[in-house]
Amino acid sequence: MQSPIHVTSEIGKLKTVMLHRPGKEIENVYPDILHRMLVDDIPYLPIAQEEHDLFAQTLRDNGAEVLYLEDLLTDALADNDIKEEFLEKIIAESGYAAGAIHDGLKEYLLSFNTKDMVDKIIAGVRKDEIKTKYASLAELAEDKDYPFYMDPMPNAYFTRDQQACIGDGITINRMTFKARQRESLFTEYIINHNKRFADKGVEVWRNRYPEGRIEGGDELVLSDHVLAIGISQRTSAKAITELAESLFEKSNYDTVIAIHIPHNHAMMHLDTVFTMINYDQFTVHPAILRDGGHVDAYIMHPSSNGEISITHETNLKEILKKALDKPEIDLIPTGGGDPIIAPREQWNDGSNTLAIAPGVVVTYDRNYVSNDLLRKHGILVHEVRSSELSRGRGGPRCMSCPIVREDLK
Ligand SMILES: NC(=[NH2+])NCCC[C@H](N)C(=O)O
Repeated sequence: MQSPIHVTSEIGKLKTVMLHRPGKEIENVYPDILHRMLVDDIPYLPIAQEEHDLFAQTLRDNGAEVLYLEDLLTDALADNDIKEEFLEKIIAESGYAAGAIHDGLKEYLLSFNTKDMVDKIIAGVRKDEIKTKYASLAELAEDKDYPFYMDPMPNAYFTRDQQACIGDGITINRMTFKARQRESLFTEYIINHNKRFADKGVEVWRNRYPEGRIEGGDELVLSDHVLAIGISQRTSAKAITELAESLFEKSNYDTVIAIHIPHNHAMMHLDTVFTMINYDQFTVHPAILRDGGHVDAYIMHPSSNGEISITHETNLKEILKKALDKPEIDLIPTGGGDPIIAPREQWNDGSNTLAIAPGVVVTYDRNYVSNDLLRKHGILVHEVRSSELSRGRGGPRCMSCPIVREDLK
């Protein structure tokens, strides 16, 4: 059976992609919780939605089918038993496995139609929205001033991270911070219960339950047998090892290149500093390269005794040449490598380029130095508006989860 998921590169023509249109969750962010919510500012929702619609339209205009996470999840919950099971889990993962608050939340959420319920779960539930049957100690005394029973999920529009499609399968990710951990439960229900995916032979390379942390922003599909992955603030060596074991055992993948990057908020994922945009071209934030273009990379292969062999290599160009079998690699520095422009543009996702075909990319308009440089290197650049979307600290690659790409010729 042909899997409904097929992604064998970062650059093959984009055929199907999953997005989430930012909603009310954005308006449930206020200054005291910015840090907890992993954002640095509060986008102005109507403009963020407008910008997001233009982003989606750019993808459609270039031949991609755009699916929305919220619709896929709504369809996945069409059966009442599945919907109830999902509700139990999401309420438990929000901190209420049983008791008055759990019951109040469940009754409240069940009062919506399924689509509105999904939107509500993403938006968050404030304490003053529900009435509990009896007062619990938690309600009376815990976090009294905290306004939510269920936190908003303002990062849901970064659909890159909750999961990653690799080959004909997917990783459903155990995410690092509490602010995002519930998001991958959505993916689990979509894969198991949405008709497009359920019983269609989708391999789950790694699910969200083992301990090691991993996010899709770190998972870069370089080819039909090579995966690059960041060892980062969000992805641990443990998860990478487990994923490599699973891929080596069950898929065509025979090479995992784990690249160590700084562990900080500006560079939270590999795709904030390094993205593939053509057969032999990449954008790279100069801050991750030591003199002479060196990084710390660990190349993993299956070895004959069933173990994984690991070699440490540092020359990024040489690593990529070998992995992709190319005579040369063009590394295009974000912001032209200027000491101020590079970090400024990287901060607003100047390295976070989404390839929609080989040599064709979608980027934020605000990163005009990086965009001009891409054009000088022969790349076709579609710029999208970015005043509000960028405040969530993610760019076009973060905002999209490719489900199907054409194979490279
Ligand atoms: N793939 C990415 N770079 N995603 C960016 C996600 C940004 C989001 N605020 C977070 O911290 O999780």
